[in-house]
Order: sequence, then structure tokens, then C-alpha cells
Amino acid sequence: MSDTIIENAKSHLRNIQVTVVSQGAEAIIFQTTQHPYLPSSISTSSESLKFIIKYRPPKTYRHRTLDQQLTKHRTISEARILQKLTNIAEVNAPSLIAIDSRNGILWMEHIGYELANKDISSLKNWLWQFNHDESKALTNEVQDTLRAVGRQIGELHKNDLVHGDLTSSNIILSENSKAFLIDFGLSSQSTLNEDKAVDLYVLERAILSTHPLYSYEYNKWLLEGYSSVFSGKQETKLKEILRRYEDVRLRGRKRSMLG
Ligand SMILES: Nc1ncnc2c1ncn2[C@@H]1O[C@H](COP(=O)(O)OP(=O)(O)OP(=O)(O)O)[C@@H](O)[C@H]1O
Repeated sequence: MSDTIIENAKSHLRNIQVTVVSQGAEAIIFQTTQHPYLPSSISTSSESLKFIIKYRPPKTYRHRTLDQQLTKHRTISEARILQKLTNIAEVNAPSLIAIDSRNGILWMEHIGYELANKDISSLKNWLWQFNHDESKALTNEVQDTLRAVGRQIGELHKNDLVHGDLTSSNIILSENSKAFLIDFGLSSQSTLNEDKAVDLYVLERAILSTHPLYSYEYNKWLLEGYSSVFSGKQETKLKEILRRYEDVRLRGRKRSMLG
């Protein structure tokens, strides 16, 4: 990763101490123990209290003005969704701490913990630990966790929000096995069954590609959790979403057959 990008980010962050956590397609993720509103002398010494800074660097391949507008728009849009989610008790997402939309910066709560191999506790990495051992891959704990993840997605959709990039890397487990959704950069408000079905399909594909041996069970448990949060009148809505999900899967299968 270019040092210039990191220096650029630091210049907007008043040179606070940050560590790079990841560089994705869209943003660089930093971790820090410094809270944005407190003086730097009061950085949290406790390892357990960390913050995430998501920085969308300028994209030099885009026209400068267009790039600035896009970055600002995406940063604000992600912040809005995070803010909205703080009012939906049933959906777990990082709390928004601060936003500097002009510079493409979001501060948020740090979620998750380090697994034994030092990877972050995303659903993908967590399930990976069991990939070569059926006795660990199909336990009640895995089943309960996947149902909990499914419930989170169900609650998100019940509130007419769609994630837009629902991979197993964008689901993080906390130490007490609570599932959190992250990366709302492509999220939107939507009442369309199609959008919800696509979220489910994207997750199904992610599970299939990283955990092929157990993907049937894993997706079954995710869908059981998902379905369980729709009750009474909402069951009709659930049926429509699941019907659309079957259509999306069929389209996906046809596409892969045709190459
Ligand atoms: N709140 C958070 N707490 C802990 N880790 C986080 C948090 N937000 C992001 N991360 C880490 O940073 C990674 C990338 O974050 P995010 O998906 O938001 O950025 P992105 O640029 O959209 O990445 P990608 O293009 O890979 O989807 C996550 O997979 C996760 O490991």
C-alpha cells in the first residue's frame, strides 16, 4: 500500500497513532486507541477499547471533482445507515462516532476480537477454523451462531434496509458470539423483495465459495434464523422474499451454465 495514501490519511487525522487493519477496494481501515473528541493525551490504554477509522482515499483514476462528490456521498450514506441502525435495537452494527465527509473519514466502534491464528473474528474466518474437521464444523455452536446471523439479516430486511455487499467477511462475531453487520457503504433503504433476495444470494455464494463442504447446512441454518424473525402478517412478506430468492438463484445458475 502506498505510503502517500497513509500519510494523506494521517494529515486529516491530526497525526494520531493508527495501525492499518485492511485495505479494501473502497477504503483503508485503520485502528486506533484515540477517541476523536478527547485530547490525544487521553488515548485509551486498554487494548479492549479500540476505534476503527474508515478512510476512503482519493481515487486518482476518477475526475477530481466527481471523485470528491462520490467520496462525500458514500461516506455520508454509510454514516446515515449506521446512525439509523443505532435506533433499531434488533440489528447489531458498529456505533458511529464521528464523520468527516469531505475527507472521506468515518470513525466507528471497533467490533470483534482476534482468533487463535490472529485473524479478525469475521464469520468467514471463524468458520474457516473448522473447515477441516467435521466434528467442529457442524456443532450446535456453529448452528446457533449461523441462526443468530440469519436473524440479524432478517431484522435488517424487516426494517426495509438492504446491505448491498453481504459477504461473510462483512459479518463480525463478538467475543460473546453476537453477530454484527459491518460495511454499509453500498447499503440502502429498499422495500423491494429483489434487493433482499440478492443480499441472501450474495451471502449464499460467499458461503459456498469459502466453505463448500458445509455450505448446504450453513445456508439452511442462516435461512432458518432469517425466517424466524418474520411472524404473523410478515410471513406473507417472507414468502415473497424467499420466492424471489429462488428466482435469483435460478438466474445465477443459468448464468454460470452459460459461462
Ligand atoms: N467496525 C469494525 N470493527 C472491526 N473491524 C472492522 C470494522 N470495520 C471494518 N473492519 C475490518 O476492515 C475490513 C474492511 O472493511 P470494509 O468492508 O468496511 O471496507 P471496504 O473497503 O468496503 O472493504 P472491501 O472492499 O474488502 O469490502 C473488514 O473486513 C474488517 O476486517
